[in-house]
Amino acid sequence: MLKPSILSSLHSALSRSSSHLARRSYSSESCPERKVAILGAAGGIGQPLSLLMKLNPLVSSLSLYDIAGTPGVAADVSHINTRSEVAGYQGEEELGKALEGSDVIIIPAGVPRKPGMTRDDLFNINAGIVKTLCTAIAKYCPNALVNMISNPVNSTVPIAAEVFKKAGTYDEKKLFGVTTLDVVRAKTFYAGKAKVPVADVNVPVVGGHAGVTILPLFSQATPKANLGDDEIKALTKRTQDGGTEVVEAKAGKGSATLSMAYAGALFADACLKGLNGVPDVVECSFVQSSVTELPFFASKVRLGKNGAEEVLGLGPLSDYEKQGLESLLPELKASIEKGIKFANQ
Ligand SMILES: NC(=O)C1=CN([C@@H]2O[C@H](COP(=O)(O)OP(=O)(O)OC[C@H]3O[C@@H](n4cnc5c(N)ncnc54)[C@H](O)[C@@H]3O)[C@@H](O)[C@H]2O)C=CC1
Ligand SMILES: O=C([O-])CC(=O)C(=O)O
Repeated sequence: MLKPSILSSLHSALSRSSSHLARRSYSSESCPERKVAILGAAGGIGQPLSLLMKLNPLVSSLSLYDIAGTPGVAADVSHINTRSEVAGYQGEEELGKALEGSDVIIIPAGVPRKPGMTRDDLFNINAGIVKTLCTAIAKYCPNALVNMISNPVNSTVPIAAEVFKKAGTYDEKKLFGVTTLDVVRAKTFYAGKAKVPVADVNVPVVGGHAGVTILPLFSQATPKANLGDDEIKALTKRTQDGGTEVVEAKAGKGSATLSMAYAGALFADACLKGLNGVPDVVECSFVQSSVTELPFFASKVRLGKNGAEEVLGLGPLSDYEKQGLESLLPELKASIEKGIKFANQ
């Protein structure tokens, strides 16, 4: 059983925003009603993510959708004595109800990798799932912020954008590929190597979300540490291969679910804070971008009342990072184009 102290620190990690608002005299205006929908809520990521979003005091309504299994997850999570009302929806005929009125939609629906697979090997199944879900989003909640977790993120985000464009609902400020797990990993691995407290660490991660397209910028990591070139290379490689490390350790039983649920909950919390007008909310995300010549790219994004208010530039890069940036562009370009082509077939 979790000790009360562990539970309370978990709770407070997710509720920093509300305590922050509370200090500034919490009015109903600063903590509005917010509906969050999770699509794929009964899955490996979906279940712990549902739990973490139930702990988030910024959520007033939690909508759990999957093709199967959601009544059980919803009944279970709904007994937790926190703010949000929970409803479970199962099967495509209930998708509209699950989505209606949502402020933030989180999508961890789709198949995960097995050892030996790349994220792109998931394209054939997940592209169709994402297309169907985004078609429904365009119809039932076109103004919601969409947090795309389903892989390959480098292609599923462009697919979503094309679906929304066709429906006439596309707003580039509202579509996010969730790359937070890359940041979470980079922070953890850097703290271990640099021997600094992990809670103080910041590391931007840019590019995309697959192999070499994941580019952690350790030259900008804080607190500063005197790491050698070989150490930076090893940290970069470990961050790029973080997903594969988990896939191999799980040996056929899927990919990262618990760390991903944590990362997804952090990013959704940042989106909610932005919507609620909390200033200076900045997270890395894979978004429509003019930072490079590619139409989508992950970098730091300022979140606000309309979603991505500002896509921030890369800042100064080391020579090693400049090289990494050059070499990731062709793969990322191909993945983006594959998604666009699929959506327009
Ligand atoms: N962006 C990131 O950093 C990460 C992304 N992922 C990706 O997240 C996805 C989900 O991973 P897991 O939760 O481990 O897989 P899982 O197989 O455990 O769960 C997926 C869930 O999606 C549901 N689903 C399938 N088709 C659906 C549809 N049409 N509508 C709604 N739900 C549907 C399934 O019923 C299942 O409950 C995978 O594509 C995986 O690669 C995983 C880890 C990190
Ligand atoms: O590696 C995978 O397939 C899942 C994923 O995206 C990650 O853990 O970063």
